[in-house]
Amino acid sequence: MNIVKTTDSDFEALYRRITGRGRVFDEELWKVVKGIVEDVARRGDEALFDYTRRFDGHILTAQTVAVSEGELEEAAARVEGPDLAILQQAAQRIEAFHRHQIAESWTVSEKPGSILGQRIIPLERVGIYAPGGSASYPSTVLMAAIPARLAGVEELFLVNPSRDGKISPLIAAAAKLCGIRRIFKIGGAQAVAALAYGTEAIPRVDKIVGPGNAYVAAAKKMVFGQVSIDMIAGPSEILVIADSSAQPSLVAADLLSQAEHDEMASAVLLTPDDVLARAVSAELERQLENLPRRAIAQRSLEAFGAILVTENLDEAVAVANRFAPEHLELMVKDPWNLLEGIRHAGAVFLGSYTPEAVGDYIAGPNHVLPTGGTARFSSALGVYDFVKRISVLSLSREVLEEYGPQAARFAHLEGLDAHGKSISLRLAGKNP
Ligand SMILES: NC(=O)c1ccc[n+]([C@@H]2O[C@H](COP(=O)([O-])OP(=O)(O)OC[C@H]3O[C@@H](n4cnc5c(N)ncnc54)[C@H](O)[C@@H]3O)[C@@H](O)[C@H]2O)c1
Ligand SMILES: N[C@H](CO)Cc1c[nH]c[nH+]1
Ligand SMILES: [Zn+2]
Repeated sequence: MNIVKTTDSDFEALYRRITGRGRVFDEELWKVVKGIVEDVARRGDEALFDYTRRFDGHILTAQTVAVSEGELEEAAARVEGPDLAILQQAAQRIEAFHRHQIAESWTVSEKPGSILGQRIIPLERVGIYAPGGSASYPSTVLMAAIPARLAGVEELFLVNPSRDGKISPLIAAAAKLCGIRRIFKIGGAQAVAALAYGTEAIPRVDKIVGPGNAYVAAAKKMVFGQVSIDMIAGPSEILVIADSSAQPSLVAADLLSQAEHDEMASAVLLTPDDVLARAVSAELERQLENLPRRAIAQRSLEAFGAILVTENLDEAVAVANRFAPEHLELMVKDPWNLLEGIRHAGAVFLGSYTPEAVGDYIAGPNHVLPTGGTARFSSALGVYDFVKRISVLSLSREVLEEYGPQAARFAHLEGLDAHGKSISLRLAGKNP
């Protein structure tokens, strides 16, 4: 892979190419996705099944689009005991972590006669997108459904594209573990549109969560407003900050672990050590040779990979914050010290024994994370994404006597006299 110094004249162009990828804002992609979304909104199942035939290569009908109880049981039963145990362990760890995120409703009484508060209410109907184009993601089913259940969501729907019209055994087992019984064999922008607008076969939901490729990410952005979405969780990214204490083979392995997701994935190394930079570049070539998904990883590295040599670690942190990567690994002597300077990242992995991949599956924190620089303002999927908040106000006459005149005057200043009257009539003891 090319090694570029951050002081080189081509650094800014490379930075723009990597951060501008994802094609969520690409005009061509937007046009394609808009066409699909509008067509599904208009023609419902008919359009949904047309696009499924075109992009996923199988034929669906109103009778076969949903996974039946029998299909679910039969597929899940094909998962071997030890593999099921791994899903269960992952589920336990994910649940233990996310329990800390549960927020309680609260009220506060600042003075007698005043009660103010906030009620935390679970969303009613949520659609989970578990990707399934070039790889299958049962881990995503756990990452999305477990916090949703902890939040109290009752109606959970799962969409997952299938190549041959059959649900994958691991997806079925993960769904069963989370108590999801309504699963649809659809994916891509058409699945997002179906969940957003509802079709004859697919229920309309209140929120769509979960990651996907550029088509899925663009469709979620497009339907936002019709439904809520969690974030833009598009093609995976990793950025590693490493110093001379890091082992080149481990740095390369971690970069490849995300590059293999998608040709649109991005893997970047930042290091002040140009000896390490060269060693990692050689390791990438060597390790690529033996990867089953070599073609994908190689294309991703060529298009959106980089080894960047910085002046020092402080500059590496500053550049990492500009990237705002989905995953940030700190493979340096004192990672906790570096963490202090990190403002923008979906998740941070400290030290040589915390490979990103352990977080993808089993450590506990969520692997559904913001991409494309959106970690500047978005966070990991969590229990908080599955609730909304309702404000609660209750005042006595005495408290209204104290606040009312100021509120009525404020209303007058805004030129909204009916507002003021609704207050003053109460204070005058008259009914409006
Ligand atoms: N950010 C995160 O939290 C996170 C987590 C897990 C996975 N991911 C990412 O999810 C993605 C999964 O991608 P995937 O492709 O394997 O599965 P996917 O389910 O996201 O996409 C597959 C669907 O894409 C649609 N599609 C493919 N080519 C198309 C075309 N030319 N026109 C219109 N639609 C088309 C098809 O409908 C297909 O069903 C990867 O990019 C991976 O990096 C991200
Ligand atoms: N790294 C992905 C998030 O970008 C999550 C994942 C699931 N399975 C493997 N990886
Ligand atoms: Zn991964």
